[in-house]
Amino acid sequence: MDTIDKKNIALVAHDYKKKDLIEWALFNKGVLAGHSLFATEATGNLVEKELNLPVTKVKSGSMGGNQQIATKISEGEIDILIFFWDPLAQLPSDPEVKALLRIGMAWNIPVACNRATADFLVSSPLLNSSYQKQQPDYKAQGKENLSESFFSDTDENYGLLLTI
Ligand SMILES: O=C(CO)COP(=O)(O)O
Repeated sequence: MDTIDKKNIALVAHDYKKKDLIEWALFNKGVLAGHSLFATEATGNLVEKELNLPVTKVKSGSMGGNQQIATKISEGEIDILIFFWDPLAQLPSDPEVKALLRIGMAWNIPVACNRATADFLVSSPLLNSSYQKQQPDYKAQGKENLSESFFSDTDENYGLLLTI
């Protein structure tokens, strides 16, 4: 049997998206069982109960759990973030939600925010194999240098950048 490269997968869902996440997770239980699961508190409790799989839980998202997951991402402890956030609700934790998504981008981990993307993600052959992600080097490229190198080019190239 092929051995799989185990990933640390964080699962987070807003209340109106928890049903969606649990349905998705149940459908993909066989795949998820081969990996290590992390979650915010209420999401994690549901995953444990419905999937009967172990979950490392942090605090509830709105009580610091979003930041805890973000910290784990920046410490290299989370490989994949599945975050079904609610696009129809304004929440007090919106700044932390944005921060978590930003950290996922900054550390170049795969982030799925809806079921379709999560489906594509779990069906990728890369999920079970070793994958060396590119690590952004923000130290070498300070923000000013970055925007200079992007925008000191001709107007034509500047226009091109805005369209990609
Ligand atoms: O609030 C959340 C995401 O912002 C999720 O937290 P819970 O999983 O504890 O509901």
